[in-house]
Amino acid sequence: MTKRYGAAVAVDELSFQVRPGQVTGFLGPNGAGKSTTMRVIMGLCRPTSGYGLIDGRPYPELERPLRQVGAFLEAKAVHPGRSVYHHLAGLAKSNRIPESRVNETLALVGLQTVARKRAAGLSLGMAQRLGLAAALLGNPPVLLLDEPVNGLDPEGILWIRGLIRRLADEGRTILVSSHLMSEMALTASHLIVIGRGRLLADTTIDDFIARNSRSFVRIRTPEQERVRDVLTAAGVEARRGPDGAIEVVGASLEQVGELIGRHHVTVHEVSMRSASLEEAFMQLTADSVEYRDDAGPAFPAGRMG
Ligand SMILES: Nc1ncnc2c1ncn2[C@@H]1O[C@H](COP(=O)(O)OP(=O)(O)OP(=O)(O)O)[C@@H](O)[C@H]1O
Repeated sequence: MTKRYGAAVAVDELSFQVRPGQVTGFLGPNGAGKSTTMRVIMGLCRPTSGYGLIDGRPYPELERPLRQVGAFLEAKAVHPGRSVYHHLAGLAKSNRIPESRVNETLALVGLQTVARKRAAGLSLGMAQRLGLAAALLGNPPVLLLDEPVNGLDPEGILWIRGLIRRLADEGRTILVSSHLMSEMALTASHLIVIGRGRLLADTTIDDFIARNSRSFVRIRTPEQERVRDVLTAAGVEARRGPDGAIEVVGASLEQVGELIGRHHVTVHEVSMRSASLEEAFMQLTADSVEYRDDAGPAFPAGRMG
């Protein structure tokens, strides 16, 4: 699939497949093209070239769309004066879904108590749940969820993670987008990573973790300059961590400890750490982030000897 807006390329020859029975995380920084891809799949905008198919067919050809695919894409256009119940009942009616499904779905997303409330009076979290209810109304085997945790409180986030996993365990095909690796690590078992509309990775979460978890030695010291000089003189690569601590890659904890001891410098901490998945994701997508802080490390990595 390719989607251009004038000269700008939102989705660039992107190709991937989402399989049933697992949660596939659709990960990419802001503006990477996740929403556009989902909108094309849902027939909400036309691709410049290529296609998005659901169960082998383009969206407009689906006979009973709401029963075949449910989508949660941004805040739904809900009539503000209509009640939660009537919003769903209207959708059910126009899609020939039995009205009994409305209460079932309200129970599924925990909105029974506000069924009579007008949509305009809903909190952000409740509006999110209503959007999800609309996606689940037709009990579809395929679900596309665009940043579903956005706007939810911690309890709501836990709830939705559980719901998504349960829906996948039932054998559904689930594509969930996020710009947070940490969120994906908790829900998805497969990952599609994109940046600037291009595919960067199509892999299992386990494989992504195995390939991207790097360890380093972390040093906290009041003698930054001296420690840096000692490391550089020994040909050890060092960089500045996000909190100002020194991070050493390519040397063991023992090597670093001995170097420090030999030169009698004061340290407050020398410990082994693993880079977070979030960092691995940021590194993978670094070249595809449009406006990144390109200040680089506070001091250059030294390599001598
Ligand atoms: N209707 C449009 N007209 C012009 N450009 C658009 C339009 N919709 C999206 N874009 C551009 O396409 C690119 C991809 O946007 P998209 O919303 O798909 O990304 P995203 O990965 O979903 O990001 P976010 O997490 O910020 O929503 C962006 O550069 C965006 O500005």
